[in-house]
Amino acid sequence: MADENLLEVKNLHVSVDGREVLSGVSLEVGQGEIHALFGPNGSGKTTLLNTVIGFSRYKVTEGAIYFKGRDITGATIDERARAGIGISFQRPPTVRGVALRSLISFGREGLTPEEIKNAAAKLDAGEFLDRDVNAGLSGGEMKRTEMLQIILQQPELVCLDEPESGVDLENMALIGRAARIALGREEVGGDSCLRTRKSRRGSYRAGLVITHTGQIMDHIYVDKGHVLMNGEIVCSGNAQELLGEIRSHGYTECFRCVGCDRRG
Ligand SMILES: Nc1ncnc2c1ncn2[C@@H]1O[C@H](COP(=O)(O)OP(=O)(O)OP(=O)(O)O)[C@@H](O)[C@H]1O
Repeated sequence: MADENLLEVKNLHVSVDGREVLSGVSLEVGQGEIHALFGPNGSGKTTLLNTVIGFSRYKVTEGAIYFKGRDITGATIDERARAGIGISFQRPPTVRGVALRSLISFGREGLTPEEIKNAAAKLDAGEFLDRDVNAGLSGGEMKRTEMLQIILQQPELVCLDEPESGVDLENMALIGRAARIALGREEVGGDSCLRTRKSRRGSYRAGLVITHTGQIMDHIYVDKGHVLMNGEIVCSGNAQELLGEIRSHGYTECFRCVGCDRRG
């Protein structure tokens, strides 16, 4: 694997409950790069992220996943989290009996109560810290607590599954800022460095982001996009151009995309 690749997915075939959902997906994410995943409902985007994260329900029947040059295909979800992979879920589960503050503290050694409080305040999520994880939260509130967890976990690869879903327009700015912080593009208490991406490259974390609407791309610069259809990547290229083509022509004609470097 080339040194610059943080994540390399090779010819990945994945079955869920006996059904093949991914059929030969290959993808490379370099250090500090952000990649977007597009695709119609049921095309396999969440399956790809959940397989990279390491949920045992997703069976890799062929192919391999490398992270920082190491084959992690057989690694457990805990091992992958410790290695530096984190996720913000599309529909995070409710965890009764576990306060958000405890879950966050468990996720990273050495976190101080002050750090947790400050980050929660930035995301307007302080009031949720002592409630059970996701219990009774609205869709947008859940997204804020998900982003809080990933900011404090500080993974090297940040996987975001539809960060904009269920988020109102005002809160989208908050989620966008949280995504920039999680991806190392902005400090918790500092200025955005969205426009100085090259000079800060060294501190950037990599991202794999599922988006239907592309709203999150108003807040983070995405280096590359991929279109998944029926469990395969059918097109890769400039994310903004791909999104434009999808909006204009729909997924079934996305091979016409001017930015596509596979078929274009
Ligand atoms: N546990 C499961 N058992 C059976 N089928 C599953 C399971 N999980 C996912 N699938 C199927 O795998 C396919 C891909 O699902 P996935 O959630 O990865 O799609 P997606 O591209 O993320 O869709 P969406 O945009 O709607 O979130 C779907 O047809 C889904 O029904």
